[in-house]
Amino acid sequence: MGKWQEMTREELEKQYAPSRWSHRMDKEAVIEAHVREVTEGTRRAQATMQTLLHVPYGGSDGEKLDIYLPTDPSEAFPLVLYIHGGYWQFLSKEVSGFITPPLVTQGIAVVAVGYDLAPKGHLDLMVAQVRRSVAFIVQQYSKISGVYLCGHSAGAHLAAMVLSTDWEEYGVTPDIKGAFLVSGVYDLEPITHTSVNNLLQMSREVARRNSPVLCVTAAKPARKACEVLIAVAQHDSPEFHRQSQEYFQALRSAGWRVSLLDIADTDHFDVIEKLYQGGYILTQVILNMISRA
Ligand SMILES: N[C@@H](CC(=O)c1ccccc1NC=O)C(=O)O
Repeated sequence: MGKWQEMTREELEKQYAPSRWSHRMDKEAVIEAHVREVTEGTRRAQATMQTLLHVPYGGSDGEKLDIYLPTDPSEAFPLVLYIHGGYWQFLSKEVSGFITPPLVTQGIAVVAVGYDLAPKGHLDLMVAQVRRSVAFIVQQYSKISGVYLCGHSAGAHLAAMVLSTDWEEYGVTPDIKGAFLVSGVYDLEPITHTSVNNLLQMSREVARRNSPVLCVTAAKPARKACEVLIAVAQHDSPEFHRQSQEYFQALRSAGWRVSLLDIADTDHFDVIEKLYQGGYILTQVILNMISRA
């Protein structure tokens, strides 16, 4: 596989269309099934769980959180902040609750964060919003024993940008103990050459300053306690695999504790859908990492 700079527009378009790589279904069907799975899964989760929905973390309509509380929140508990995917233009926090059941039953709080999608949202804004949501949560809730980030696809990109935050301007330094980055993009420039950018309208400069692979900070001693898991689906495209690999190497070179996991028999969509199952390998890895910390 050549470099993205040498690909035709058509090839780039294909590399950045995750639905075209699924081995389960054709491209329309796999997206339709994904929306159905995450919607249904969220409905089921909300039917049985204690929730605080639409909690504002800022002044704009899009700046809201859905909080799923652990069953017995008597002592301090870990908190997972989930950032949904959808190429910064689809999906929402309203369909992000599907991942909560196996976590909440283990005493972990889950927060699904909303952010302004394109075209209202642009990359600088969405990155600032998710950073602010993390600052808000740790300022509001004192019973948190550690914050973990979990993001899928475009949400993994946003979670990775949270890792590179200079917290000075937020007035708080959250204790981020781990991040689970699933099928993410960490280098945005190739995307500016695809139809994904039609709504986003990122310039090369915007793409570069919002590319996690270009914003990796040296791991400070405190950060050494933070463990990063980069997961990619077996049936993600070669470009998605390259992106995960390169971000993994960049973090490792900067001294971060990071691992790369290629998840067998999954595509871009079921790699995250299956998190509603306690026995799924990725669920197990996440629960393990949280219980070890
Ligand atoms: N048009 C895209 C859709 C897509 O990438 C997507 C859809 C739902 C959830 C996540 C997605 N990808 C990245 O955020 C595709 O071809 O798959």
